[in-house]
Amino acid sequence: MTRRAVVVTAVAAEAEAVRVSGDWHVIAGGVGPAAAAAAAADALARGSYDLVISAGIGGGFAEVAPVGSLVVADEIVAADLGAETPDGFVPVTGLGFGTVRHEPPRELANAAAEATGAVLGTILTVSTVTGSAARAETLRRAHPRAAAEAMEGFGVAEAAARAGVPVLEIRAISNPVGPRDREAWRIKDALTALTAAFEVLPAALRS
Ligand SMILES: O=C(O)c1cccc(C(=O)CC[C@H]2O[C@@H](n3cnc4c(=O)[nH]cnc43)[C@H](O)[C@@H]2O)c1
Repeated sequence: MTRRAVVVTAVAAEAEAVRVSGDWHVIAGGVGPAAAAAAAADALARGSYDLVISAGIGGGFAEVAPVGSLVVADEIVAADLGAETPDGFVPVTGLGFGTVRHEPPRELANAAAEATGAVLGTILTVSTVTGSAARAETLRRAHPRAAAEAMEGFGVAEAAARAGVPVLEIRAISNPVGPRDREAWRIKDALTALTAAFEVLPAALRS
């Protein structure tokens, strides 16, 4: 049976790219984790779903996920939710609060990655796009399994967890994580890759 899924993208161009099968409800919820959480929570309160997917373009850690490739998250991590201290960054969990990590169901993440040819790995959620080699290296050290970064996954995952609905995140890589270089963006190619993924996902994720 086809899953009843809601797909949360950030912007309309991403929503158009994933609205290919007609099987799933697609919303463009806005950029950043707060907008994404609000949009996902709203959708989950209004409809009956058994899967939430955060989808869109993202930055790739080049050794693992080059521009044009796809990444499916086996963990969704809030990379900058915490406190800066003299000894470095401390995640909110180290301060005694909340969570910084959500884990999609393994069988769904595996099936999505296999069907789309995606790399399976950690997708970081950041509120500030990485723009330097130093920041990229800091993230690599803190998250050795990081394959990609984007700005919405953790927000969608928080809403999904609160509603008791499984979550997936899939990113098509539009740019490398690292020094800012707008010439290096390949947004059209990434949107094309996203469409190809969503042509096969509904069948691959049937329950
Ligand atoms: O101005 C810049 O240097 C810059 C570089 C990359 C992305 C942006 C955006 O404003 C796009 C944010 C939007 O797209 C997703 N996205 C795409 N690439 C990345 C990235 O490398 N790091 C984080 N997010 C990225 C993100 O999910 C937003 O929806 C600006």
